Amino acid sequence: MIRFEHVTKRYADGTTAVDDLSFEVAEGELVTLVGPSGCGKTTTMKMVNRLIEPTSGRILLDGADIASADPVELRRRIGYVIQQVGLFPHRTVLDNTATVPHLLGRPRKQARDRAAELLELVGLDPSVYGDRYPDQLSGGQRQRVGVARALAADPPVLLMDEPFGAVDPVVREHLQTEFRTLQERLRKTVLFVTHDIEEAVRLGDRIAVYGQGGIEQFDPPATVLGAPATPYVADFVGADRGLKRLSVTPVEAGDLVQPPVVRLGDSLSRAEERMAAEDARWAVVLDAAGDLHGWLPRDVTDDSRSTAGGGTAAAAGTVREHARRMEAWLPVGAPLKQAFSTMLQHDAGWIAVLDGDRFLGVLTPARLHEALRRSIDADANAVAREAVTLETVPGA
Ligand SMILES: Nc1ncnc2c1ncn2[C@@H]1O[C@H](COP(=O)(O)OP(=O)(O)OP(=O)(O)O)[C@@H](O)[C@H]1O
Repeated sequence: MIRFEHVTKRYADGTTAVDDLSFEVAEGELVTLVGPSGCGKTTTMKMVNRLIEPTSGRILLDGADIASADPVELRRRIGYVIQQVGLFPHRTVLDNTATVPHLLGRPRKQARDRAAELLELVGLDPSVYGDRYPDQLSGGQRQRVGVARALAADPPVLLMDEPFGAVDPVVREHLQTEFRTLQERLRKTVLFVTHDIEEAVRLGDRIAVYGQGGIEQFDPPATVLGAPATPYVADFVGADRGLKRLSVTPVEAGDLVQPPVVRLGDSLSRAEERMAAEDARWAVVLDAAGDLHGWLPRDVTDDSRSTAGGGTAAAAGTVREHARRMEAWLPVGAPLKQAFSTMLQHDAGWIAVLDGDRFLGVLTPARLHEALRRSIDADANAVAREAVTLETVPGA
């Protein structure tokens, strides 16, 4: 969709901002460009909508060289979101969002209807915010208007230059999550510039890690974190990259353990048989609808035996009377980080994993650790030996 072929940009003062850059972004893919200040990310991005012209090389959009495209027509196909959103201060939020469709010749009413839809899409109720002016919004809300406005002409391509850079970390994480969800629906082709590796990891289908003037590694987040291609990348992604990996490694069905499963309405003696048969110390309890209710410890069934019978009597009552509540669950495919955080939040030694409504099994801390190891090992096997050695030698 977007293809850079040996692109170099040298500014008039001799600064080489981008040096012989070649890479490709697939249709519907979100690529984050990450790297320290001054490494050429913004220059790369602005060459795509021809705010900056390359010194040499070619950039193709859908197979056509953009150098021969009319810049105005080109920019119509490319949404652009920047940190300083650049909203018109004397126009309402709705008018700001409707500007582009209106400029494209849509009747005013239609442009405003479309703008209202887009505000809704980015989480701003148009009946509440539509008539406000930009200075009556929070920083996060202004950024949302910026995203809505960039989407207004329904461009297939979005360029985003530190769009969430000016808001506080909590709002920022919120915007990132929302944008990711939005992108899953819209499937735009996105180039997203950031200097924040966390943001790059959270959002990118692939990450381009910039060194000076060029890309040092271009891979999915899990690979960049698990197998940095060079010592520079290892250093840039940080010593805690194992922790960052939790965000990009999904819980899989194979990671789960299978404790016995009993229903609220089952008799305790039946529950005991199940646990005894599998030599388990506890069972997962589901309600009649198959939803997670909690768990049943084995010792409850021990306690409820009639001692008069010399320990041979069956446990009395039903699971319902003895089950303990535990409602921590996750959808399969959720990142390990979410699993870990759910465990902490519920102070739980395990959490249930569901596929839709179906109970799949439980994740324990030991299995979470194994899942993390599995993904690191998979990447370590894939990386060149030399890179691993360099990366693990202190001071290398
Ligand atoms: N108009 C210009 N004239 C000369 N040099 C420039 C110009 N614009 C950018 N540069 C230089 O080109 C290099 C790359 O700049 P660029 O803005 O692309 O980097 P960046 O990675 O986006 O940085 P930041 O994260 O700080 O925005 C820098 O050394 C910068 O000083």
